[in-house]
Amino acid sequence: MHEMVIETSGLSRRFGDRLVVDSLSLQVPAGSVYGFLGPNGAGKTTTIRMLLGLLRGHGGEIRIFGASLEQQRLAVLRRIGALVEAPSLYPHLTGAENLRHACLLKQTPASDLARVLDIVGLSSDGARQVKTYSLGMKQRLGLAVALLGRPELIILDEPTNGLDPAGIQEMRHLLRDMPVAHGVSVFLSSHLLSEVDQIATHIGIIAAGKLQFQGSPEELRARRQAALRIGLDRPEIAAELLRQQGWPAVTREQNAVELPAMDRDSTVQINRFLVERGFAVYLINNHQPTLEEMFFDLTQPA
Ligand SMILES: Nc1ncnc2c1ncn2[C@@H]1O[C@H](COP(=O)(O)OP(=O)(O)OP(=O)(O)O)[C@@H](O)[C@H]1O
Repeated sequence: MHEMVIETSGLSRRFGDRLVVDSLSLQVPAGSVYGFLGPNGAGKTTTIRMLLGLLRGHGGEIRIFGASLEQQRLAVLRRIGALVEAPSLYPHLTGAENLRHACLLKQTPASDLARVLDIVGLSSDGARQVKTYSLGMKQRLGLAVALLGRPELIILDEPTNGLDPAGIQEMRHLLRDMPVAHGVSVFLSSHLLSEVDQIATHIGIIAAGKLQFQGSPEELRARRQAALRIGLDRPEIAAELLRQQGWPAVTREQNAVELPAMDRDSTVQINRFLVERGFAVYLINNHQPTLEEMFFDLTQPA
């Protein structure tokens, strides 16, 4: 198997004169669960539609399993399963009948049906009409459809959107186990870091169409730098005064100023400076940013 299941270089897409995906270079290793993260409107769905050959790029290249998507489109797409937004299911048919229908469309033998129902934990519900399914079950049936024909890669757009916590948990476990248990690499998008952090082996973070980070969750964590956080009144004014003294202060949340981590002497000096100017300093500590804060920093315009 090729080392990378998905590689894009300089992938771009415009809508009108707006560049929605901007020179994206993704690297998705075989055997990974790749979390493709970004806030709403970042360009995730547009990227996924290009990866699935549903939308043309306006520059750059997509290679899947080492082959050019443009040149070997059908051969490549046959090896991919997809779940984009809500699955299109027939509510009046049973789960198994929906899968049988999907087998016909995908030209996959119906013998694959029991296997995929089992993987997604719906074996005992296959004979029930889909309209009686919970949202989580429908989403798992959508995943079963994506798994028909034994794809080597599944691409999922926000697969946990709208699910309740139990549904999210089930989907998480299923996707996390895919590479090892079934030999399927997973590429999934989400706008919540907390949703993919626990299952992703690799993370790509996109904002305004541009890749802001790509690497393992451990690499993302390693970027965290401790900061000196000072709780006080009038933080905007305090930050401005500190900056005038050459300290790179920024305001944080309500009633807090943040600076790069400092040694003891500098901390004492800053505290004295603020207290002498009448600020009510009620807290000084070294703050370790959470992953959520890092995600926020990487995806918000400066
Ligand atoms: N067909 C289209 N025509 C014009 N603009 C579009 C079209 N599709 C998407 N866009 C715009 O492109 C930008 C990126 O949209 P996209 O759906 O790729 O983002 P996303 O990261 O998937 O966000 P979300 O999580 O909200 O779905 C948005 O500003 C969107 O309005």
